[in-house]
Amino acid sequence: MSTHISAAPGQIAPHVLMPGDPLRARWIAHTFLEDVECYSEVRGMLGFTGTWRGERVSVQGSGMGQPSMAIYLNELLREYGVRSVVRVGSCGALTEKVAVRDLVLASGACTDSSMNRIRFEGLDYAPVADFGLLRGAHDAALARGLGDRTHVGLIVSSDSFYSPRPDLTARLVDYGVLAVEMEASALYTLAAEHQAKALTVCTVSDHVITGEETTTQEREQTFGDMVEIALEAMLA
Ligand SMILES: O=P(O)(O)O[C@H]1O[C@H](CO)[C@@H](O)[C@H]1O
Ligand SMILES: O=c1cc[nH]c(=O)[nH]1
Repeated sequence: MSTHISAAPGQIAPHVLMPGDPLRARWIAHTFLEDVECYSEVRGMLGFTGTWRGERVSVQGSGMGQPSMAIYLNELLREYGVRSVVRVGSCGALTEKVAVRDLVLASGACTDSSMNRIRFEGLDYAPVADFGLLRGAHDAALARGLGDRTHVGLIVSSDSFYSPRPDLTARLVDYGVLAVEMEASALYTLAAEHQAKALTVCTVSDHVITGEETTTQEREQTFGDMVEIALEAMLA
């Protein structure tokens, strides 16, 4: 048992999927895994372990934002021996090159958070994905015929869902940033600190330019392509 996760030692697999939404974690576990057990319900941030094609894998909700992600990820890495993590999240498209329901494989994550500014005392660390996971996810997307709908590139992990400075987000788009979410920068940084592997795979849930959006039920229960791509990248 760690401070925020009530799993016993050995109950969490070395490979973990992390959606922000704990109810998406429950849907993933019961839809894609076999022999599922729930190992934690602390604060409603559900965690499950099961098997996929015979391999043990866990699914742990991260909550929203980098501070919440960092709490669960620190405990997974420090206290449960987790070695690879794929975030399976939703994101907002920032450019017309990307459409709602497209997939974004985040090769790196910019951020407006102060977490890494404090960690690196003002140096600009570049949080990046594990190349093997990224390549595996891209291969899996191509094999499923999703090449036209899959984008590899930069995202921004923002502390603000309701941005007070959309002008600054637009500047990032000028430098190639595709989409916005809220956790990948902390995931990549902490994984690097612990010599673990990490990737973020997102499904576009809404479009910041066109205003198109998906429903709560769709965000929770229909983003299955990214889950299968993440499982194949991590375990196949
Ligand atoms: O759908 P999840 O994985 O939670 O990801 C996105 O959705 C939340 C905001 O609605 C933030 O956590 C953001 O990163
Ligand atoms: O952080 C997020 C996630 C989904 N959509 C957004 O616009 N922002």
